[in-house]
Amino acid sequence: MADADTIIEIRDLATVFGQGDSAFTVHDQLQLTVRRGEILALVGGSGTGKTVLLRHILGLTRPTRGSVTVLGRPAAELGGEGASARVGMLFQHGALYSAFNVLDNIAFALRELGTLPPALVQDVAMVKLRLAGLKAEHATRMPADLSGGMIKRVALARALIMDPPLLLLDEPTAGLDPFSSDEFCELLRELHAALGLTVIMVTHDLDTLFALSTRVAVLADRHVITSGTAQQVAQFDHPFIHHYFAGERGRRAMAQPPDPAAAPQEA
Ligand SMILES: Nc1ncnc2c1ncn2[C@@H]1O[C@H](COP(=O)(O)OP(=O)(O)OP(=O)(O)O)[C@@H](O)[C@H]1O
Repeated sequence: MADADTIIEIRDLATVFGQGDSAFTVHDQLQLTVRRGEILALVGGSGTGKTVLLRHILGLTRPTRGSVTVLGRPAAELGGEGASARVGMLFQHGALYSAFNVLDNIAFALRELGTLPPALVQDVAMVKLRLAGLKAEHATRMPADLSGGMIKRVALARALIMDPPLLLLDEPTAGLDPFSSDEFCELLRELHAALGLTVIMVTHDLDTLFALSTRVAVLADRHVITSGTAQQVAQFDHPFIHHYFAGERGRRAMAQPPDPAAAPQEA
């Protein structure tokens, strides 16, 4: 039963594309609950339906069967105006508008809403730009002149423009070099704590998974086969999990000591 701390509740979800002989089942009997303050990493092999699941949560697509409840309301009601006040989405490649400068990209959803005077929209966008670790002088740059790490920061500022309590991240560190990736994880961790966000991220990257997630849910065989801490999930007996956590990077990530910043502080 959902309570006030349940941010997302997915019950008996099925997603079937096509019909008849060409019907293709992506999800079947999928259950998932996400609670306030979690950073849930959604992992699974290619084509297991992670992106489709994010799209259901955003209300962009509807499942064939079952329910997706986000912040107490059916996800389908999220689409359209005001959606970005409830859920922020960071797309894999940033998806910035190439014809708009940084500040106009960040301000986009708030400006479209038309409820604030333009000068105030600019001010709010500037606050988000700083929040994402960018400088005032970056405001007038065009997307083509930004590094990969800066594009992610602009996209993050844009996702947070309306102060949504829920943030969805699709491969947040994909395409970044290890240093930029670490920096971006650190920023996400700080913002999660400072803004009290609930985060769901799709990631293939083990370092990102270990650096950020408070829980991992594994998508395989059309549903969530297990969830728990990365260490708990790694013990689950399934070919995908063996493959995912195997190898040098997996062992290195598993051997990392817990992040001291995540531990409770003594008074
Ligand atoms: N609109 C659609 N119509 C038909 N099939 C679709 C549609 N959207 C997604 N699919 C199929 O659903 C399956 C799951 O796609 P999805 O993009 O969610 O996978 P994923 O887990 O995100 O994969 P990856 O890790 O490779 O990005 C794929 O086989 C994809 O081709």
